[in-house]
Amino acid sequence: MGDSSDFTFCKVGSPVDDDHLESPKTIPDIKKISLNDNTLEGISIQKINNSSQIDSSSNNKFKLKNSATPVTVGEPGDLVTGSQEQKPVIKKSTVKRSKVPFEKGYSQMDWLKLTRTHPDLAGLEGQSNRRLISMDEVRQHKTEGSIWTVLKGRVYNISPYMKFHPGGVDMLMKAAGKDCTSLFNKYHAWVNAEFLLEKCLVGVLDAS
Ligand code: HEM
Repeated sequence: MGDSSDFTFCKVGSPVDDDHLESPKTIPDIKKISLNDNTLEGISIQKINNSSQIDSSSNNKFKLKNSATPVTVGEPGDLVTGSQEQKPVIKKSTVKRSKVPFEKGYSQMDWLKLTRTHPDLAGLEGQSNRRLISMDEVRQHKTEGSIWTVLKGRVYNISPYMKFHPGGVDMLMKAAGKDCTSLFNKYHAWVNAEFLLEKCLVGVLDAS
């Protein structure tokens, strides 16, 4: 444990006599602090009568005092406008996204547990998952038990994931026997499918 490379523990210097500790003079009185800037943690706040103040009295939400229409900050979807130069550019997504409530036992956590315990989710039966697979072969797998899709050049058997898919079975069925990369990116480019479907990998798409 004396190893200095162990970052779990850090030295805090030699022990001091606590009775002689004074609060450092450099720490300002917090009551005297006022916000002069028009930004709060990256969110711009419009100044009203040049005297905007932040009131945190109600439910830990911040409110602008002296504002005709109080604005709360800190909840998803809140938009607080800023000065002319700092107007945020908001692009509305044109994709209709709706999450399907999962059946008991089919949450993403349940899926992760299954990927760790099931011996052969891809249905490889001993075959290598580095095999080159043609699009023709992918097209032949679109029914129960063996539903294949191509995502970013990899071929997956998504059959076991069907009931776990947060977007629903019907949505995921659109990927059956096809290359679903563009659909996937349209709905949720941020989803880490390489990780989620790691154990469902059947092979690599033969692009030739
Ligand atoms: C093939 C691999 C796919 C995987 C691993 C996957 C995974 C996921 C995950 C993890 C979510 C939750 C995202 C979130 O909470 O932000 C989700 C949601 C969703 N997915 Fe997929 N997906 C796949 C393919 C697709 C395809 C091909 C479609 C469309 C045809 C689709 C449509 C949706 C929709 C509509 C949602 C609900 C979005 C929402 O409101 O959160 N997914 N998917």
